[in-house]
Amino acid sequence: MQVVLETKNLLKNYGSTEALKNINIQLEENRIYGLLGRNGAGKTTFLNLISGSIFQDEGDIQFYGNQLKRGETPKSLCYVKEKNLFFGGAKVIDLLEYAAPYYENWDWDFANKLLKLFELDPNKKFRKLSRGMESLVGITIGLASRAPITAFDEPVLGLDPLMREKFYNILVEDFAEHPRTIFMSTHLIDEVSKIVEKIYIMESGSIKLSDDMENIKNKSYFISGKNTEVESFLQDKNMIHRETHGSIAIAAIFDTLTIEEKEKAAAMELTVDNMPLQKFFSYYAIGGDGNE
Ligand SMILES: Nc1ncnc2c1ncn2[C@@H]1O[C@H](COP(=O)(O)OP(=O)(O)OP(=O)(O)O)[C@@H](O)[C@H]1O
Repeated sequence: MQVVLETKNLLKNYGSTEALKNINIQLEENRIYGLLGRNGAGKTTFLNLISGSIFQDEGDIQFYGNQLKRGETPKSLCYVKEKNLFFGGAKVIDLLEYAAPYYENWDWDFANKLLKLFELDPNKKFRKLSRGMESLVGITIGLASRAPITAFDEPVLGLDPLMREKFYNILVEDFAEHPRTIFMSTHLIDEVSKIVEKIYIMESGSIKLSDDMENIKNKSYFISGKNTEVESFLQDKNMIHRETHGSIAIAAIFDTLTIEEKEKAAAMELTVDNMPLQKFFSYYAIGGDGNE
């Protein structure tokens, strides 16, 4: 598989804030990636760097093996920012007309179809749009660009569940017909788990985990039962969360469980359940109570 984007030891400071510490990421062609992390983890900084919007203090960014130089905008990338404050007075259609010439594969038929599907009035002023509608304009540009690499920063911000579902469905359908690399920052791991093949989890400016979604699904378990039994069963397992309720314990693990181990758990009267991915993300990246 061809590597379309690679970063090597990327480092960015804002004064004394170490926004990115040593980021090594490799994106291959025609795959969909998720970038997860809590607020302030460094996701937007990373996306701003690869799009040439800001410049790194150290490290390299390469598109198709060619180094991105200072001040250069990568031609193969469409970057949809979380918020665009510069175009308040422009109409929706003006924004599309402004964006279109930048992208070789831009598809106007598809762009117009998306406006209809997302119920966006092309003549409405950007400043008069709701937060969700702003996101939909960004999504329309990102999808209609058909850029070889499309990076979305929190694309579904402000969208209701139905619109989010619509976006994911359209993305998957269009990706099947026009494969390309999609890189999407999000907080909603459960929602994207069906479409994203690989995820990166960022924490405090570093990549804490990079793994295929399938592996994560296959390694995320809840083990519950008698406190002493849970403790003995989990001795050599990677436990990421634990709660006790009287004599009962519930532990969350991120580790493989063989068939024999699952049988052993059953013999010890322990219950093994798959863990919802949002819980995994909360426990693994946040160390919280899974409510994010
Ligand atoms: N222009 C800036 N000046 C100073 N500090 C900044 C600037 N931009 C970001 N930071 C800091 O860099 C760190 C990373 O911020 P960044 O916006 O990249 O995080 P994020 O993961 O995108 O967060 P969120 O999910 O809230 O959008 C934070 O500590 C933030 O306060």
